[in-house]
Amino acid sequence: MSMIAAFYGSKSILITGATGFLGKVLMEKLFRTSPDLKVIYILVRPKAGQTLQQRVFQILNSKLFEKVKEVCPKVHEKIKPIYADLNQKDLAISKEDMQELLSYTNIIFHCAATVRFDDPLRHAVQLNVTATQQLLFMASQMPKLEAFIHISTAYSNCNLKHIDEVVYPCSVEPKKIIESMEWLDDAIIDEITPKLIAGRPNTYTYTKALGEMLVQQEGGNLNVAIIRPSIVGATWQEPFPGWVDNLNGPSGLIVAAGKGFLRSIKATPMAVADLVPVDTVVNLTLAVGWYTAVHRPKPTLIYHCTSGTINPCNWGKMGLQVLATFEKVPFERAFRRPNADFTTNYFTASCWNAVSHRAPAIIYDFYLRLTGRKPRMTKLMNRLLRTISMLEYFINQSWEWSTYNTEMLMSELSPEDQRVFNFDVSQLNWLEYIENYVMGVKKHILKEDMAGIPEARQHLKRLRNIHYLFNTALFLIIWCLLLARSQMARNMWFFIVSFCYKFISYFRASRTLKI
Ligand SMILES: CCCCCCCCCCCCCCCCCCCC(=O)SCCNC(=O)CCNC(=O)[C@H](O)C(C)(C)COP(=O)(O)OP(=O)(O)OC[C@H]1O[C@@H](n2cnc3c(N)ncnc32)[C@H](O)[C@@H]1OP(=O)(O)O
Ligand SMILES: NC(=O)C1=CN([C@@H]2O[C@H](COP(=O)(O)OP(=O)(O)OC[C@H]3O[C@@H](n4cnc5c(N)ncnc54)[C@H](OP(=O)(O)O)[C@@H]3O)[C@@H](O)[C@H]2O)C=CC1
Repeated sequence: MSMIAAFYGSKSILITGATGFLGKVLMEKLFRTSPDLKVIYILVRPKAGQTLQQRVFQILNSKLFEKVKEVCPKVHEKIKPIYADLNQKDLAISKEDMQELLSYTNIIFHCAATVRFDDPLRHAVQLNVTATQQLLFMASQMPKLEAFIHISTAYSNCNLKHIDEVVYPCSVEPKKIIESMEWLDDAIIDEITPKLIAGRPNTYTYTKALGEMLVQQEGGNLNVAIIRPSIVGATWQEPFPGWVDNLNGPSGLIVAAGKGFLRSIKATPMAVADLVPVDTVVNLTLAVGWYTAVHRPKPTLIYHCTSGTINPCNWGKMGLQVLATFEKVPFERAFRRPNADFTTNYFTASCWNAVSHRAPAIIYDFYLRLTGRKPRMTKLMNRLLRTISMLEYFINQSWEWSTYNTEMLMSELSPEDQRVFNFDVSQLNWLEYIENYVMGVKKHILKEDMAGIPEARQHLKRLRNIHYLFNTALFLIIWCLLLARSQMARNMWFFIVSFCYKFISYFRASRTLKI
């Protein structure tokens, strides 16, 4: 019997960010392995015209939860959505709800965050720092609380090359940053942001670092642990391989590459692609929750959930495998045939962007205009290139994360728990994982059916023919222009034509002689 599963069996659990990528997989695993748990409270806000109940209904009726409904048929009754907005003071939780949460919560998993790289500092601080502070304050009033698990990111200290499982201080105290956000105006915040984030590429990584500091400073009397996953990707094994439902991290690039929008990228092929499957992160999170509650380690432990030091894969290998999978399972209605040119040179990357990305978009928009339709490709391409420029920082360098605490935790688990809550990435077969990831993107994000593969192949063949035709036409046009304008080009042309003529005559003559 799994000790971890039994531990959660009698608990009331509070999850923030349960509607997000990681949160959904966390809930799924909890219900599947501990179907007797008391309740999972989730802090949710209404979104896109959907009420809380509609959002929960949609999650529970998704493919991800199919197995859960078999082992825990009363899952609808065990999940309690609580109205909350992490952007608001006191998280906008009603008094009654707050009372219930304070009275019954045993474990908190704090996953909610803004993961956008371009968020203004004020917004990123509100979500990743202030909301964390408010949640810690709530936690301090929970008599039954056994553990508070905070999800951070391995990139919170990406200004360093080697990162240990410790909290590194930022130059300004998080509480001072929170205070200053109350009186500074937006223009001044924008001005000081580059100085504050110093060495980091965006407000996301900086505010996650501030969040960690706060958890360490204010979680003093609580049982707190921090988990730092690197780049979280599709599921490896559970509940089935290849589940993914958003475009963050590599998923967006896989879509863009498979659809033929993205054909080259400024990336270092030998740099480590530190990806971790989302089910691995969830297994580690649940094991940390159990260990923190039962063993109450002091001081606060930080756990790196990374793959690079244990089972490294690099971006070059990943790109090739992604491309190989497109051959097997092409995406439908591609704009161009998939390709993956990696370059580390800024100038080459700019040339590829002009030739491979911007020019085809302009030509396609011209075609749309000619056929009376609204042009859209240039706009889409500009957005894609902007996204890529934000990801470039992460795909052109390598980091090294130590994993002593994560290894220690592994050794503390029973063989059964090591199997049920497996977070050992040394067992991961990258080629198989990437193939399943790409197929998952096709199925669960693009909602494409495998039955459409023959048609997708035909479409790619048509694109190849158009490509050859286009290149031939372009060559001929350039050649004719050259012939018209340059004596040297004309000389070369006569030389080539006469050489071919002589060659054919010689070939014919030698055949006649043989006969
Ligand atoms: C050449 C061949 C390549 C072969 C493939 C090989 C794979 C290489 C993979 C490399 C991946 C590297 C990833 C590194 C990530 C490091 C992560 C650090 C770890 C973390 O802790 S952070 C968690 C991850 N967070 C993110 O990934 C967030 C990134 N996204 C953003 O910050 C914003 O979305 C962004 C990029 C600023 C865009 O903002 P905005 O312009 O306002 O637009 P929207 O968000 O509304 O989206 C617009 C449009 O773009 C689509 N979209 C969103 N994200 C991506 C993406 N990552 N890639 C591609 N497309 C994306 C989105 O769906 C929208 O589409 P519409 O059609 O709806 O308009
Ligand atoms: N994805 C990755 O590659 C990595 C993620 N992480 C960390 O993992 C955690 C989970 O990330 P992930 O699941 O990928 O992110 P998602 O963007 O998928 O999910 C974010 C969650 O936070 C919630 N949230 C955001 N703003 C608010 C708000 N104002 N009020 C209430 N809820 C809000 C979202 O709710 P809603 O659905 O309403 O928007 C959603 O449930 C984060 O802490 C992130 O920093 C760490 C490393 C890598």
